Amino acid sequence: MYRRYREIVRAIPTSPLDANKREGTLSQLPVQQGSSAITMTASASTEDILEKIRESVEHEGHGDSHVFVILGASGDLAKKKIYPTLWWLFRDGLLPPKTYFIGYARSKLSMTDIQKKIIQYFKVKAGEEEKLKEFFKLNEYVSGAYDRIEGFAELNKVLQTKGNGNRLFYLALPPSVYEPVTLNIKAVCMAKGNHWTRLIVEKPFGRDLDSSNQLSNHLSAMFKEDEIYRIDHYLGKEMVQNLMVLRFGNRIFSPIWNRDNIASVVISFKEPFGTQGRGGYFDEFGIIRDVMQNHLLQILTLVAMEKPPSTASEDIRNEKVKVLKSIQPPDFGNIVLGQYVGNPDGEGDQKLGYLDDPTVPKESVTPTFATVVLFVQNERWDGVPFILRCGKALNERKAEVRLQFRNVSGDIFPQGAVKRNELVIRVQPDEAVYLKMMTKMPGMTFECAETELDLTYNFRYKDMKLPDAYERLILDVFLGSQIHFVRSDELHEAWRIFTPLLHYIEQNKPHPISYMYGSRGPTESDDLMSRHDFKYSGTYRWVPGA
Ligand SMILES: NC(=O)C1=CN([C@@H]2O[C@H](COP(=O)(O)OP(=O)(O)OC[C@H]3O[C@@H](n4cnc5c(N)ncnc54)[C@H](OP(=O)(O)O)[C@@H]3O)[C@@H](O)[C@H]2O)C=CC1
Ligand SMILES: O=C1O[C@H](COP(=O)(O)O)[C@@H](O)[C@H](O)[C@H]1O
Repeated sequence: MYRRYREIVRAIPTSPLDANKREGTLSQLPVQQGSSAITMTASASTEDILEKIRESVEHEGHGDSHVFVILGASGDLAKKKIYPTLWWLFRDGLLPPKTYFIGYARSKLSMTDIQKKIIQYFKVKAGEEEKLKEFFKLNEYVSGAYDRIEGFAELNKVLQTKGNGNRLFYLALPPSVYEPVTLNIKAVCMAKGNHWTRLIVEKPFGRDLDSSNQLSNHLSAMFKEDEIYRIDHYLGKEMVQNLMVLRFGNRIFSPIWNRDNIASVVISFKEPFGTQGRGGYFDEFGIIRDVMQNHLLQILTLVAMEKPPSTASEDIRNEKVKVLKSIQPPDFGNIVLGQYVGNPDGEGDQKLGYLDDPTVPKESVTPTFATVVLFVQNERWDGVPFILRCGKALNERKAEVRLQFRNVSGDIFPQGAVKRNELVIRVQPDEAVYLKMMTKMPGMTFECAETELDLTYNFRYKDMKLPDAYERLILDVFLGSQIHFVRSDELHEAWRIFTPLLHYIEQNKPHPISYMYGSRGPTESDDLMSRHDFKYSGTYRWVPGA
């Protein structure tokens, strides 16, 4: 039944590296749809964790159990992401044998009630009905308060019925209850003996440097860093993980990846929908906390970091922290904030602006769009603007990294004929890497033409199913790999960089620039980018599939 899991575990190579450096991740495994053959492409894993898992797999039926507890089981995240992810992992045989699932929340519900809420997100295919029944047999639900130990004692009773084993707690909860919940877990729900307990924490990890430090101090007083998995789901995305390989697996890129060659780096996140009734939640945070301080900054660290000594999580995270330490809080002159307004000519929701959302305070000045320029003050990047740009209710869904190269020196072609090279890593949708470049226009001419070297994943990897970010990350937690999770000092630095700006916005309430739902955002953002050496010519044309 768990053949694929066994194959994966066995396929992880025993690396010749020092055992301490061995750290692998299931997220590095290409999972091929419709095939049980799984090949391991990347590095190894912490040997003793793997050894334990191997043992438990070998002695299926006698080995340790794993219990995955979803705290906040009645909520949105649990419904849309966590339960479906667990089902996909179970369905594909990627979980260890004897894995059980327990939902916990305040609502007085039965597992049947939960099942009714979540099933629509499972994408169950014909022929999977039996497997689905099997999955639900392994599920239970416990109702209890977050701030009362009695509920957790009850939870622990159910945990004990699953035998001795490892325990994973996913906090799919508002951060306001993280403290009581973790206290209660620590008090009565920890795994016993030499079994491990792992805590998966969702953002927001605080609101600013102080509140984040408070949460970190609270957690670190009770849990070791290797028990805490802070999820930033962008770190589970294929193309974000690809940055390491692109950068450090290609001789052609390393010599040019620096201030001598790169004029600017633009990291963008665009969504074509607004807050859609979630504005009440969003309004407390704003787009900088929602996307920029975490997802975009994490991407920046992977673009900017030096080559780590190995692919071990501590080596990588040490390099990421160094990058963050080299970034000063942004200059307030290098910022554009926007808020969307309804488009009278748009359709449906597009007619509604942010302030029309009934859950948003009428006078809100919370930004739904932001462009911020950061500088990494080190030898490699001194003076190169890293432009982070994100917004809701824009013209398209897109997340990408764009490195724009400097002008060709001593240009011999007619003025303006040669455009800057760009390397674009498109995170989503339609994952791609393309290098915009100049070639001779084919034929009886000597004109320069803009074209591209194009790696479009859908063409190159036709039968490959790219796992969802949560699938990779949850598997990584089972395997004990923290490569794609945020360490507490990374978090500290991220908040250090953004807290002055966030406090400035809260205290001074600068009026965000209005932009139309469905537009590219405020044109002031383009002006800011252009002042920071991002040159848009508007002449490039892509011919898809050519
Ligand atoms: N393999 C593939 O799938 C490939 C796809 N393509 C597609 O081709 C199309 C064009 O390619 P692309 O590289 O984006 O090239 P463009 O030159 O069209 O766009 C380059 C960048 O300029 C920005 N921009 C657009 N308009 C302006 C403006 N008025 N002022 C300032 N900046 C602006 C865009 O930002 P913004 O996001 O705000 O619009 C984008 O970041 C895209 O749809 C791309 O996805 C291209 C190559 C390969
Ligand atoms: O963390 C968040 O991310 C989502 C976007 O995630 P994606 O994987 O769909 O790109 C965003 O909608 C949400 O506001 C934010 O909190």
